[in-house]
Amino acid sequence: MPISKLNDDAEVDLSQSKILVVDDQPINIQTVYNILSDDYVVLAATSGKDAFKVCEKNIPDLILLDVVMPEMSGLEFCQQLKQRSDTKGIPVIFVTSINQQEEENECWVCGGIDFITKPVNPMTLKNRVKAQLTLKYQKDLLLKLVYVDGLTSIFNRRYFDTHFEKLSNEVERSHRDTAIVMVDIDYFKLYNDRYGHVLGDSTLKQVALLIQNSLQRPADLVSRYGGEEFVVVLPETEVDGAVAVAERIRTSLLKKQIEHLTSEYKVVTVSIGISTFLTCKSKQHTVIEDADVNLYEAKKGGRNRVCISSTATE
Ligand SMILES: Nc1nc2c(ncn2[C@@H]2O[C@H](COP(=O)(O)OP(=O)(O)OP(=O)(O)O)[C@@H](O)[C@H]2O)c(=O)[nH]1
Repeated sequence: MPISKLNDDAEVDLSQSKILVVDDQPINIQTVYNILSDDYVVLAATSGKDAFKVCEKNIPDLILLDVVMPEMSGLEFCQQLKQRSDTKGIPVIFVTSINQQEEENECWVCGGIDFITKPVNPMTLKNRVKAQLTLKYQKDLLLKLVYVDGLTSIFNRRYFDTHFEKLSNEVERSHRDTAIVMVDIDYFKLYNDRYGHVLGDSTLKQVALLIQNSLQRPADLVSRYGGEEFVVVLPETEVDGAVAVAERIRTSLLKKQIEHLTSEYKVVTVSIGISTFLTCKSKQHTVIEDADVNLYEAKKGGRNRVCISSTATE
C-alpha cells in the first residue's frame, strides 16, 4: 500500500509524556510548569545531581535544561547524561539566555537537540516541546516495531542478531565469559494440534514471560529466536551459573502445570541447550550453533532437560 494512502490524521496522545525541567531557580521552573502542566507530566530538579536522581526513578521523555547552574553546569550535566546508556536517548532542549555563538555551539556539541531563549515565549516553548516529543514518540514506536516481537512483547530475532554482534566483540575484548541458553518448547506442534493456535499463542506468551521473570541481572536478555524457540544471553556468566538459570526456567514452567496431554510429561515442558563463548568446544561452530547442538541432545535424551556439552540435568 502506498504510504500516502495511510490515514495520518490520528493525533498522537502525548499527555503521559514526562518532561523534566532542570533549573537552579524555582521561579523559572514554576514558569515552565505553568505553561506545560496542562498538556504533560512535568517533573522538576534544581541541580544536575537531583536531575540524575529523578532519571533513576523515572526516565523522562524530554529534558528542559538551564545552562548556567552552580556545582554542575547544564553543559556538564548534558555531557554526563549522554555518556550513560540508560539516559543517552533522552532529548535535551537548552533553555538559555546565552546569545554568543560560541556558547551556543557548546550546547550543540554536548548533545542538545534544540534551544529556547529566556525569557521564554510560551507559544514557542509549547511548539518546540511538542515537536521533540512527537519525534521521540515516532522513534520509540519505530524501534518497537523493528525490534520487539508482536506476540510475546520480548525482543525479536533481529534485535538479538544486532545485540549478539556487539556482545561477541565485547567478549573478545574482555575475555569474560558469556553464556547462551537456547530454550525450546517440547512437542509444540502436537500442542497446537490438540489445543488450537489461540491457546498455543497464549502458552508461548506465558513461556516468554516466565523466562523473562527467571532472569535476575539487568544485562541478561531474552529474545524470541524462532517460532517456539527462545535465546537467552547471560553476560559474564560461566557454565554453572547458566545451568542454574536454565534449571530455574525448566522447573518454574513445570510448576505452572500447563496441561499438554499429548506429551509424555502431561504438562508443557522445555528442552534447553547451553554453551558459553570461552568453552565452546568446536572452533568451527559458533557459540549459538554449539548451544543448538546441546539443545538437540536434550531433545534426543528425552526432552524436559538441560544439556551442556555431554551432560544433562533433569
Ligand atoms: N501457536 C503458535 N504456534 C507456533 C508459533 N510459531 C511456531 N509455532 C508452531 O510450533 C511448532 C513447532 O513444531 P516442531 O518444530 O515440529 O517442534 P515440536 O513439535 O515442538 O517438537 P520438538 O521441538 O521436537 O519437541 C510448529 O507446529 C509451529 O507451527 C506461533 O507463533 N504460535
